[in-house]
Amino acid sequence: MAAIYQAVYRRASSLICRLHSTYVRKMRYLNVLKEDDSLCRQAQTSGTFYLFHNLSPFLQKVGEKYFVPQLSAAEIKRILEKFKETEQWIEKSVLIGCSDEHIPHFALDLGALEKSVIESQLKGSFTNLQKALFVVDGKDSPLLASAQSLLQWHNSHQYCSKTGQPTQRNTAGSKRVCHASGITYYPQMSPVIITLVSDGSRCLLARQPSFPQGMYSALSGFCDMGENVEEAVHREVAEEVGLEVESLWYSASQHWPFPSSCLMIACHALVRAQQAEISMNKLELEEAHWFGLEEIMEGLKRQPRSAKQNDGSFLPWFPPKQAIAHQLICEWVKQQTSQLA
Ligand SMILES: NC(=O)c1ccc[n+]([C@@H]2O[C@H](COP(=O)([O-])OP(=O)(O)OC[C@H]3O[C@@H](n4cnc5c(N)ncnc54)[C@H](O)[C@@H]3O)[C@@H](O)[C@H]2O)c1
Ligand SMILES: [Mg+2]
Repeated sequence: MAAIYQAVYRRASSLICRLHSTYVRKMRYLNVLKEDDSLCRQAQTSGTFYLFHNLSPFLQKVGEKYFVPQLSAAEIKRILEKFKETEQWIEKSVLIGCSDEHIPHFALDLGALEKSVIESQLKGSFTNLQKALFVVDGKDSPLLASAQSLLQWHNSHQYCSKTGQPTQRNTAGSKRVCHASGITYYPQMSPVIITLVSDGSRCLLARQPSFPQGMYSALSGFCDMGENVEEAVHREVAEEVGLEVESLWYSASQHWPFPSSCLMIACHALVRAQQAEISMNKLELEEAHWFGLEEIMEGLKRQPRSAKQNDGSFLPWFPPKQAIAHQLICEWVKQQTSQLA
């Protein structure tokens, strides 16, 4: 039966090849792998693997640069042999993408095996995700973030929340099913709005007590059940700084893996300059200020280390370029400078 499916799939994909762009073919291929367990199992044998250890990605350092190595199935088998483990471990991997040439990419967490043995065999180290995202090449960070989120979701959804029975995953790891209740669970993300509020000439940045010292960011908050993006922006701005948003517009979005899988929806918002007095919610924020264009441009140049002053206090600095808050701040600067020109 599987052979017939595969022949049909090959026939269909050769037709698709002639009709569609590389991107469309890639997406269609990934979609087939998610639906077809036997094809996905076969793909694991020719795929590449990103390694994790208790959700920390494996990195290699060459000179000053960090790389995220992709291992072949044969290399994974060699590691497993060292631990006298079988290649069945590979079935624990989750599908995270594929190359333009349809080489599938998987993520595999070897958390149950001794970390130092793997690190010395592969000459690298498992690195905390928060650090990894800021040292690897920009194109690798979204991949690491989504791979880790998917692995984390599987870790915490081993049981059905209705029956308490174990759930079974499909080969790609794109869903889990409880056979007792028939419920299918899909990986979840929480929508979060992040808003850069402006009064026309200044922008509002705030600090949560958990932020590193001196760092200010745009206002953020989880969407409530049933809320749309516009309502969430209005509510969060009102809740956190006591201001009423007049107008808002969407900028971009980003997957953010902290605390666990958020879809950050970034917007700009305008409040009236005559009604811009901040009334900060002390339960959520420890500081909130209006910043002028010059202060923002100075802050963008500062690194956490250069922000520290002799008396131990910190000058304001802003999230690094990997965070969507940084993009919002840069867009605001661009818009302000174009108004001045
Ligand atoms: N990438 C970026 O640029 C960037 C910048 C700022 C914040 N963030 C992320 O946005 C997230 C949310 O921002 P926030 O902390 O201001 O949110 P918030 O203002 O909604 O406050 C967080 C509180 O909301 C409650 N909450 C409601 N729904 C929740 C859910 N689904 N998951 C967890 N807590 C929930 C909890 O009590 C939590 O303590 C943060 O986790 C942070 O990592 C990302
Ligand atoms: Mg908040």
